[in-house]
Amino acid sequence: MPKLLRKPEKKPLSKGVTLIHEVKDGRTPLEYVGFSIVDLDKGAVFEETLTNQECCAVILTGKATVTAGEQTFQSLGTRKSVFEKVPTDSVYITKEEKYRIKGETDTRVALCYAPGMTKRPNRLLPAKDILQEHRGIKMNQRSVHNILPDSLDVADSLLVVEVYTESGNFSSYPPHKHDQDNLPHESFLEETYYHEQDPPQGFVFQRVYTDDRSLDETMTVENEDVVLVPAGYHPVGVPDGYTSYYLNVMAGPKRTWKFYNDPAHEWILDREDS
Ligand SMILES: O=C[C@H](O)[C@@H](O)[C@H](O)CC(=O)O
Repeated sequence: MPKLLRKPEKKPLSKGVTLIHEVKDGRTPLEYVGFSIVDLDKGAVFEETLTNQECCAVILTGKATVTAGEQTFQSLGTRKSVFEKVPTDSVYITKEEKYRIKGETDTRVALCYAPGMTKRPNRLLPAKDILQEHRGIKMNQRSVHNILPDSLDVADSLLVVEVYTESGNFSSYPPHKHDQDNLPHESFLEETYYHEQDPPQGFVFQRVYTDDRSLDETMTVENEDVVLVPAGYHPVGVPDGYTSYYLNVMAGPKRTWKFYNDPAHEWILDREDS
């Protein structure tokens, strides 16, 4: 098993609460980013008290009510499948906060963690406010929902984005990296990818590699897999016939997304659309 690939598990946490992924504490080479996927049956409750981390709870599918501190955000969520391709609701939860999530329906929630340095207001990030964008040309096209971009001064460290890549296209391409704390040229951000494919028997190819090839893993990534990106370029290729979804969590010493393209492949940006 490639060391950067994590397969889904089904670990019961409590009645109606199942842990699908838990990438944090001793189970990861990452120092800034933590990531979990939790499934809630209708009526089930997941609760946690954060310590020195902030959290963005993304209602991936289904509907849920999130209570964070004194605030309650009722009936969040906009889709039964991520492949409805509509933005969803999320909640930013500050460090040292107790929060609970109750499934109003069967629900899948992504819990995105990063270092929290200051007490900030908990905040709903509603689907209606999500900045959507289309990137790329030719076979490099993808659509992006910016859930928690660096332009939104809501968090200390967290950046969260979801990306759709259609059949036969590449994303996170031309290959780029953000593994040097060298602003204004490049920022250092660790990253996780939570992948889904439609139809679900699909797979994508993801390579994670560094300039010196000291890290160079090419992975076959299946539905619900997670890929860790501690460093290096990290392009994704989607076979014909399938649609790729992934949710990215990024964090590092500075909350700025400034990537650096692999010079060997940057020329593709100079092509004319046709
Ligand atoms: O660094 C960010 C991640 O690699 C993706 O979110 C990537 O930017 C998606 C894309 O632009 O293709």
